[in-house]
Order: sequence, then structure tokens, then C-alpha cells
Amino acid sequence: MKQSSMASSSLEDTSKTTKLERYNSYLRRVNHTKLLAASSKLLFRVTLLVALILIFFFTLNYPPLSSSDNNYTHHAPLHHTNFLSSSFYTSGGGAAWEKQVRHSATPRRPNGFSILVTGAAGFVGTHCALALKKRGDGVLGLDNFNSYYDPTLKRARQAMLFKHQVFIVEADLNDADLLTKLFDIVPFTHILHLAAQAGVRYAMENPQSYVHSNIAGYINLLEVAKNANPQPAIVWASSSSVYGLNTENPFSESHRTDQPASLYAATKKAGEEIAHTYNHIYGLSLTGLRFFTVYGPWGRPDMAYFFFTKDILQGKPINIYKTHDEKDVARDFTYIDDVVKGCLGALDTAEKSTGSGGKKKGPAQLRVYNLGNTSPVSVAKLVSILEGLLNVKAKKHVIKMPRNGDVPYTHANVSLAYHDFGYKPTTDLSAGLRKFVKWYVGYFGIESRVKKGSLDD
Ligand SMILES: O=C(O)[C@H]1O[C@H](OP(=O)(O)OP(=O)(O)OC[C@H]2O[C@@H](n3ccc(=O)[nH]c3=O)[C@H](O)[C@@H]2O)[C@H](O)[C@@H](O)[C@@H]1O
Repeated sequence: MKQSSMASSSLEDTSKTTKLERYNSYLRRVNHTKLLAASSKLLFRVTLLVALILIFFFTLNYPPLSSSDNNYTHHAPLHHTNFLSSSFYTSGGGAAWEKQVRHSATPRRPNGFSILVTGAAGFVGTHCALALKKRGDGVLGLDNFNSYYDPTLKRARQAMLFKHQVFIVEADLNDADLLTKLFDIVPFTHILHLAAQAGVRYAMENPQSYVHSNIAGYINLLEVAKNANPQPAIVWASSSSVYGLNTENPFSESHRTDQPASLYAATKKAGEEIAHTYNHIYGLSLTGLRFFTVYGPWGRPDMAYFFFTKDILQGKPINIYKTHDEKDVARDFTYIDDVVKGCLGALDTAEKSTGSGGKKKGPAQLRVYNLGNTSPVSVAKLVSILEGLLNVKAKKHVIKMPRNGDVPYTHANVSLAYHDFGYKPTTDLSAGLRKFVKWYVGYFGIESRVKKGSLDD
């Protein structure tokens, strides 16, 4: 009896223990499942958050290249957009960044140059940086990516250069610490200084921007360059606008340039005088290039040929300026490839600066050249060429040129540049605009809007 009661109590015990164990194991399973559910929920949320952050930054920085909603000019106070600007990735610091700077600036040909190209995400800057890189020079870009015109285009140019291993440091010319740091990392042999506030008419809207870039920023760059050891040779962009109200024709470097018609022209002319000073005091080798209305693929959306193309395609009216005495307004439109050859020719013939560490050791080279096409074309003719290429009739408003800094005509004599480095423009306006329009429709993904045949070579 006792035995049987013991047996039954031990059976009861065993069954209690088994139940307890089952219950515990049930609890463990429940907890485990809960834990799994909780951790997968957490994982899901973290993934979602990361995805959202990535989408946010990509939409902010890389809107689709094919967007045809090209609102080019942004004539509001300029700002320097982009999350990259505050990041270490482009504007400085860290071993990886320094490595990238050094790698980009290292030449790949014997006796190759090591060149700092300012304004590298700009129109002429991008083309020159690419040409220099392709022939084996080391090229480091600098650009502030401001919003004077849609920075999306500047970002696309940056991406193209990056594919060719040209790195652009994102910084303003006025950032002396950053510039000094770049010269500490790289002993640049040359600077191709193309960064500037461009545009003749915009100077009436935002005069300070011209002082900021074309005067203050330029001087800041020269200060850093004159202190560098070795001092680099500098080639920089002046402008045909320095001829201002000059009436002698064609424009030659010996003509007077003391009657600028716009603040833009005045700051470029000031740049030429400032070049004289830095050459005289510090022995910097300086070459100014007077560009004549440069146009072509990857061009500037604030320029007439570019926004005329957009407006004609969109059926919007365009203004064609006439002079006050009813004459055609004309420009010596110069194709980008010709200008690039001129820039490289100027770099190749630039002598070394003679100073070092801020001290002049002897006289240094000081030059100014016209880089034009030697064949002015009226704005009316430019429009008729575009009409032919686009197969669309423009809605033309012929109006008197507003008093906004424009000059009636430009016409370059380029014999000096030809003599010194063989500069010889070879592209006429029709051929150059054809190349521009081909690029334009491809870039904005609107090939179908332009009737086949009109763009064939
Ligand atoms: O050669 C230069 O130095 C200058 O060339 C261009 O200045 P600009 O010649 O005025 O070029 P656009 O703004 O493209 O104008 C081209 C022509 O179209 C005319 N135009 C412009 C705008 C418009 O609505 N209608 C019009 O007939 C202008 O008067 C000018 O004759 C650049 O914008 C400057 O940055 C550069 O320094």
C-alpha cells in the first residue's frame, strides 16, 4: 500500500516534473519566438531607415540627367549646395582624401605637369581638365558648385571627370586654409585658373558675387601661389569683354581696354592689372587668356545659344538684340575644342615662376592673349542656324539691346597666340552648333523631339 502510494506519488511527481519541464520549454519557445520577432522587426526598421536616408541623398544630389525640365539659371543669391560640401569626402581632411588628391594630381607621362584646375566643374574647366588628363598630366580640380546655374550639370561634369580619374575638391577660392593645404600635399607646377563669376548681364543683379570670385578669390589664390615653393606658373581666364567700348577692329591685345561696359568686364580687367602686380612683386609667371564667347557641348545654360535652344524647342519666344542704331549685334563665337587647344598651348609655353616662398628672384613671364574665332556672326544668324538644326521655327522678338553691359560686337585678332603657340581655330559656328545640339538632345534625352536628318554630319 505504502509502496503503491509511494509509487503513485512518485508517478505524480514525475508527471508534475514533466509538465513543469514542458511548461518551461513552452515558455522558452515563446520567448525565443518573441525575441526572433523583435529582432527581425528591428532589422526591418533599420534597413528601412538606411534605405530612406540613401534615397534622400541620391535625390538631393543626382537628379536624373535626362530631365528635360531644365530651368537653367537660378538668379537668386548664390549658395553652395550639396551634402558633400560639408563632408570630408570632397573638402578636406583624412588620409583617404589626401591620397585621392595626390593620386589625381600625379602625372602619368615623363615630365608631365601637375595642374590645379579651378572651376573644374565649369564648362571650359571640365573640357581642359579632361584634355590634360588624357595626355598624361596630373589634374586636380577645385570648384564651389555654386547655384548661378543648375548645379546638376556641374555634378554631371564632375561625374564624367571622376570616371577619368580627375578628382574635384569642393571648396571656394576664398578658402585660404584649404588652398594652402592642397599646396602642402601637391607641389603643383601649374594652375589653370578658370573659376569665376561669369556672365555679363548678371553683374547688374548680383555685383558682389563678381567681387567675391573674380577679385577676392583670385587674389586669395595668387597669395597662396606666391607663397608656394615651388611657385606654380599660372594661366587664367580673362575675357573679350575687357575691350568694352573699343571701336578698333579686329580686337588686338595692343588696343585699349580701359572702357569696360559691365562690372563683369571691369573685374576681368582688374584681374589683368592684379596679374601685373603679382608678377612684378613676387615673380609669378602669369598668362591671361581673353576668351571670346565660348560655346559647345557641356556648355553654360546662362549663355544665349544654350537658352535659345531650350526656348525654341519649348515654343517660347526669344529676344534677339539689335544695336540702338538698328545694326546686328555680333559675336566672335569660339568653339570649345579650339579654346582647349589654346589653353594647353598657353600652359605648354608658360615659363616657370621665378620666385619662391614669397620672394622674387628675377623677372618672370607676363602675357595676355586673345582666344577667339576671328569670324564674328550676328545673333540673328546664330538663331537661324539653330532653327535649321532643331527643325523648329523660333518665335523671334527683335528688340533694342537693353543697357545691361552688353557690347555690340566682338572680333578677335589671334595672331599673337598663333605666333607664340600655334593657336588656330578650326570650327565654324554651324559645325560647332551641330555638335552642341547633338550633345544637348542626348544629354536631356530628347532626341525624338528633333527630326532625324537635321543633325547628320
Ligand atoms: O566673350 C566673353 O568674354 C564673354 O562671352 C559671353 O558673354 P556674351 O558674349 O554676352 O555671350 P551670351 O550671353 O551668350 O550672348 C551672346 C550674344 O547674344 C546676345 N543676346 C543675349 C541674350 C538675349 O536674350 N538676346 C541676345 O540677343 C548678346 O547681346 C550677345 O551678343 C560669356 O557669357 C561671358 O562669360 C564671357 O566672358
